[in-house]
Amino acid sequence: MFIQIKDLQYKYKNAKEAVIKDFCLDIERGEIVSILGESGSGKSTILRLIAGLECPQNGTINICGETVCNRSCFIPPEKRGIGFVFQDYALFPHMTVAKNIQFGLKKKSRQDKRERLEEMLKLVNLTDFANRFPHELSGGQQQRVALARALAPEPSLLILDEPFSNLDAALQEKIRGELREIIKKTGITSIFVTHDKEDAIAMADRIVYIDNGKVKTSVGRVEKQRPVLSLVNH
Ligand SMILES: Nc1ncnc2c1ncn2[C@@H]1O[C@H](COP(=O)(O)OP(=O)(O)OP(=O)(O)O)[C@@H](O)[C@H]1O
Repeated sequence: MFIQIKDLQYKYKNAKEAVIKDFCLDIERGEIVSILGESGSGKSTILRLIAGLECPQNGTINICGETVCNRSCFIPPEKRGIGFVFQDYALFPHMTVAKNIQFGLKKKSRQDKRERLEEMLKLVNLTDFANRFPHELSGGQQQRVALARALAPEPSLLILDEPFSNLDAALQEKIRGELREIIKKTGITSIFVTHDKEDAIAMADRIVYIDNGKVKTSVGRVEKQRPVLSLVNH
C-alpha cells in the first residue's frame, strides 16, 4: 500500500474534543482518492496531518514505505515529498508562469530546470504562456500553472484542497476532466479534498466520505454506475 493511515487522532490545542478520531485510510500507488465531507467534517485537518503541518496525538502515517509520523517520529513537511494545489492556487503574482513552475527546482541545474519547465508546460498545455503573469491568465489556466508547479519537483504524492472552488460552474465541469487526465498521465498518487459530490465523482478513483472526523463510506469508481450519490449522501 502506498499510503497507510492508521488510527489517527487529532485535537486542536484550544478545542474541547478531537476533530479526527480513529481515522484509517489505505491508498494504492497511482490512485486518485477524494475525501468528501460536509463543512467542518475534518477534511482540511486530514490534509494538514498528511502534509505534516500538524502532528497527531495518536496514530501513524506511512507514505511510500516510510513512517512520516507516529508517537516517536515526525518528518517535517518539506521532507515528505508532497506537492500541493491550494484552493486559491497561491501563485506568486510577481513571477511569470515559468518562474512559478520553476520555484521548487532551486537546487537543479539551469539545464534541468529548463527541461523540467518545458515538460510541465507541455503536460498542462500552456507552452505558449511561459512569460505571462498570473493576472494575465484565466482561472482555469492559473489552476493548471498551480498543478504544474506542484508536479515540477516530482513529488511522490499530490494533494489538492478544493481546487475548483474558485471557478464558475461551466469551467469547473471542463477543468475536472482535464485535471483528472493530467494527473492520470503522470501516474502520481493523489488526495483531493472537496465538499462537492460532483467534483469527487468526476475526479476520483475512489471516494472516501468522512463525517465528524471519521471515515463513513468508501466507494470505488466502478460502483459509480450505481447511484453513488445515495451511498455518500449520509
Ligand atoms: N486551528 C483550529 N483550532 C481549533 N479548531 C479548529 C482549527 N481549525 C479547524 N478547527 C475545527 O476543526 C473542525 C474541522 O475543521 P476542518 O477545517 O478540518 O473542516 P473541513 O471539513 O475542511 O471544513 P471546510 O469544508 O469548511 O473547509 C471544525 O469544527 C473546525 O472548527
